[in-house]
Amino acid sequence: MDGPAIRINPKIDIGQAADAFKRDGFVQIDEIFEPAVAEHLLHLLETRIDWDLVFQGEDGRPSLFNQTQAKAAGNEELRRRLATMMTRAGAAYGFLYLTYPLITAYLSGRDSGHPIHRLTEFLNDEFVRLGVAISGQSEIVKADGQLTRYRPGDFIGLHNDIGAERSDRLIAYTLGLTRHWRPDWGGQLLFHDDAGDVSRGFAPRWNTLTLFRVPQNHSVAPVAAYAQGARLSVVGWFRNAGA
Ligand SMILES: O=C(O)CCC(=O)C(=O)O
Ligand SMILES: [Fe+2]
Repeated sequence: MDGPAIRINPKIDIGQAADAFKRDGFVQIDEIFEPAVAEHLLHLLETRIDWDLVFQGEDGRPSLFNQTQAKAAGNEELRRRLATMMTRAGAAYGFLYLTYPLITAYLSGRDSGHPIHRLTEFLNDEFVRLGVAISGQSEIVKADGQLTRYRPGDFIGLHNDIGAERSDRLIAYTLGLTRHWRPDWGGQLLFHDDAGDVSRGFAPRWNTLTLFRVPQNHSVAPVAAYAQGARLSVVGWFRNAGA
């Protein structure tokens, strides 16, 4: 069973979302999918995904370990690399979570025939059109995407999604698929102001689309050691055609 067709909930008010986004550079839309679609995606994320471990590598780029590679590296080696990443995270920047890279998987033939590939197709079809409709930015031509799963301790440090480089990232999106979350379990998407305060913070949510203009300073707060359940989402950026 492949599940229902993945499409945006026809009931959402795109005009209202567009007004909010143009005003604030930010918008959240609840019930972005019809319930059966959200349930289907959650089921896939909970039961059908072989997650990779990703963290900031020594070269500053993401270090990705699939389950076979993690086993081959061994606990000792992984622990050592994670410890140096944590030092870098404190001094500069770091991140740690589980991921499934949708576009790379799709293009490389990983998990051929897997129903998750229909999400990837949706992202570069109806979802891109939604991004254009809400933002009014017709230069958006594609969306990348990864599934993410945060366990206790997982986090992303302070960053702005662009850094100093030229970037084709225009708008960040997250599709929240966390059904149940307690406010003290961490994992909030936090926006930070120049005084170091949190200007806005958003708990992991169920069936909610969040869009925000980049660059903006943000982080994902570490998930509490005692959190029960995982923070699940699909995240990526709407992009222009690039150089
Ligand atoms: O998961 C989120 O809420 C945001 C993720 C994020 O900031 C990123 O991947 O750059
Ligand atoms: Fe980010």
